[in-house]
Amino acid sequence: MTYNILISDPLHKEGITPLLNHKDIHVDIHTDLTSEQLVAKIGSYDGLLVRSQTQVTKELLEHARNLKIVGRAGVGVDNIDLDAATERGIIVVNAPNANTNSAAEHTMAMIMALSRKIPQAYFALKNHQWDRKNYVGVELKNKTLGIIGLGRIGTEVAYRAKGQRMKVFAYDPFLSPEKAEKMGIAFGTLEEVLKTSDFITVHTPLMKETKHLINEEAFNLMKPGVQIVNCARGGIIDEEALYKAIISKKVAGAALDVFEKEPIHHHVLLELPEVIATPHLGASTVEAQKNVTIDVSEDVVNFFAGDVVRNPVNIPSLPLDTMNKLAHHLTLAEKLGTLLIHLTEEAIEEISVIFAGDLSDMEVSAFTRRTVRTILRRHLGPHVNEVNALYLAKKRGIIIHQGKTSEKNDFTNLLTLHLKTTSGTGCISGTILNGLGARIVEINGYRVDIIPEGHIVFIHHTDQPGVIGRLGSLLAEYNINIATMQVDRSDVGGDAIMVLKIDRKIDIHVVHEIQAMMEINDVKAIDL
Ligand SMILES: NC(=O)c1ccc[n+]([C@@H]2O[C@H](COP(=O)([O-])OP(=O)(O)OC[C@H]3O[C@@H](n4cnc5c(N)ncnc54)[C@H](O)[C@@H]3O)[C@@H](O)[C@H]2O)c1
Ligand SMILES: O=C(O)CC[C@@H](O)C(=O)O
Repeated sequence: MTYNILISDPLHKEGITPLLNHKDIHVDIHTDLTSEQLVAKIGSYDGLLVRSQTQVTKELLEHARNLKIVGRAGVGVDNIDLDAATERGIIVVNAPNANTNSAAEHTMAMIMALSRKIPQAYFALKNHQWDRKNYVGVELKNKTLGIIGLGRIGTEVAYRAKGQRMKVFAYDPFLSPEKAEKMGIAFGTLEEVLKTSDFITVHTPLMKETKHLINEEAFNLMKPGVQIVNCARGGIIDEEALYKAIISKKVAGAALDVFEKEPIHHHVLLELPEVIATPHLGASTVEAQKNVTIDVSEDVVNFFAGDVVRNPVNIPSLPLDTMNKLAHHLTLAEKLGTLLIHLTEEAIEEISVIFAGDLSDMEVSAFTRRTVRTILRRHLGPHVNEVNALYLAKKRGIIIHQGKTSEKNDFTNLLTLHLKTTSGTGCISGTILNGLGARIVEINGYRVDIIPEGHIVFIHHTDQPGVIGRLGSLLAEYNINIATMQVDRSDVGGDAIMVLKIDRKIDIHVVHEIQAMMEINDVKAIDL
């Protein structure tokens, strides 16, 4: 099988070596396609690698009938319609760590260039003006740098700014003040940071919540003469409000690496002498470009090899050793889900996945995804995968519960699935026995001991003498050998179940013949 990968933005040549070296991967590089040409081409690709230029829109993804993975060589995924990718089961991976230094260094370069008006003075000198009075700057020492968004880049900027003897004051609603304190960084509310800072730099992702986070109201709160830096994403700062704040002299200077619409050739902000700018160069270093490309290429290789991807954006990431530890339980979750969904035909309302015992201290959301994927596939088909399973369940109004307990019952670990449908409930439990492998240990309240593999016949019947014998004879007539049999009942003469493992796949007409036997209430043949 060959996987076709399209690279649609310029990537570092050496960085794509992991893709070029892979025998099952074919790479095409087309970095000058219009969006229409990309739409026309995308259908034949299994993977797409982009930087920030290519817009991976819903419309593009609708034409991407074979696409399984989008790799973003960088951090920001605001050029990718994540919901559309998730709905179509396309995994999105990025390279979140590889350009942090470069972006932080670029931010510091911008702060220093801004404070000393270096680009303006250079421009004047290039134009033959020896002008020393118009380019008087301010020192950074003892000035307060307000950092909005104290993630990877914000933190690196904070450390560098402290090196410049600046006071750092940060705002990040998702970071505990204790963590900031440990970093030796003062922490406050957005309002406090806006009111106190001499320089303000933003380092959040661009999302609904951060669009125009720095708007007219925010500028009104700032100190007169404040200087603004945006090396994160255009749109975090409202460009119109920034323009007004510069014209009114509230803002003394702004350094912009990013813009609301890119690329730009003319921009009203660039007409202002207070504004210095670069064309989205934060990550444009040899090191960052090589490393983001290597990271994302390796993840594409991992994905097609069936290995753990390190930087998934639309599914939670689990470390490789955790995934290895969970491997047997993931297979168990799949087998239990398959069995349960075959026993319960009606529309699903709720799925719950409960982990008990040794598993309870592990990150187990992976089981939930595997289980929900397995169950939904029966109704929705093979396009359901671990990326879109929870999304599709939610869209269909299916409630998902996930629980952990340290209660061990009789087993050191136990995985239990409950399914609530329009007409009832089903429940199944399984365990991994030390040295013996997987076992199903309970089905709908009946104790069993079944190795979850091969051909299984599940029979729900009334407990009466002779049922087992007649069933055995019927199977013998069709030369079907019973490998193992488990029987359990609620009480004498009451409801009972039989679980047979047989040596070959059973034909549907034999299932119908079993079903026709008087005492048999239900028969299901399932291949695990
Ligand atoms: N200019 C460039 O070339 C370049 C290069 C790399 C990254 N970036 C951009 O830099 C930004 C930061 O990247 P990162 O790697 O540090 O990301 P990150 O995820 O490590 O950090 C983002 C931080 O923003 C915080 N945040 C989220 N919402 C917030 C809000 N409303 N107010 C304040 N903080 C909020 C998060 O809690 C997080 O700590 C991203 O937008 C990324 O796309 C730009
Ligand atoms: O592709 C680029 O160079 C920009 C990358 C940067 O904006 C990012 O979010 O990683």
